[in-house]
Amino acid sequence: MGAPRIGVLALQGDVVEHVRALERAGAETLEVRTPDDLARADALVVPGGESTTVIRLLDRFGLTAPIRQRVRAGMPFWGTCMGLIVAAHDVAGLAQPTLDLIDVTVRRNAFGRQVASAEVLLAIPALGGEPFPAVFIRAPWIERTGPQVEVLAQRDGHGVMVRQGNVLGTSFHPELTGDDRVHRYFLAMLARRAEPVEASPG
Ligand SMILES: NC(=O)CC[C@H](N)C(=O)O
Repeated sequence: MGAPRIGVLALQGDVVEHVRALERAGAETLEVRTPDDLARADALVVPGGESTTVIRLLDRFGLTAPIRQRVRAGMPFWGTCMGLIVAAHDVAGLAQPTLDLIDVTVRRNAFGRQVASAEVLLAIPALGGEPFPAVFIRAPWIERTGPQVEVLAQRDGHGVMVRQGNVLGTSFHPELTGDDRVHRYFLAMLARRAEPVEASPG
């Protein structure tokens, strides 16, 4: 079996930064624009960007159904900021369509608009003792989590890093710092998948 190849959705957003961080963390990468690209990927990262635009593009490029299918069958998925919004069950106060891959409700631009973007030192016990320099850019927070969802980090009392089995979401942008610990955490999720995984309900 060759090294796993991490697909990075490359329709819009900060794609290159994720590709670089994943490669620094030792992964092979692949830019995903078509269902054929997706078929060659062992995992998918959806970067930061603009969620309303990307949801429309996913439909236009025929990626909505195949992504849902692969992720529901266990393919590791990680959404950062816009990627988390796209993966959420729903968006608070908006009738915005989503892929519904993780049982959370997100609130868009919850920490304030562009001027309120910030770098915050976050405690993320799953990554070890050292705080993580988290970059928030018009970031969502997590307003509701379902019973299967694990909250891995919070900011101001709101979830900003969550995981449900094979699906990881961060409100912030680990690809914009030199700290690759979240990328490594995601790669470890893949490594563990080589073992038999428990069937997920639903
Ligand atoms: N940095 C980001 O990805 C911003 C997300 C953007 N505010 C959205 O709602 O889509």
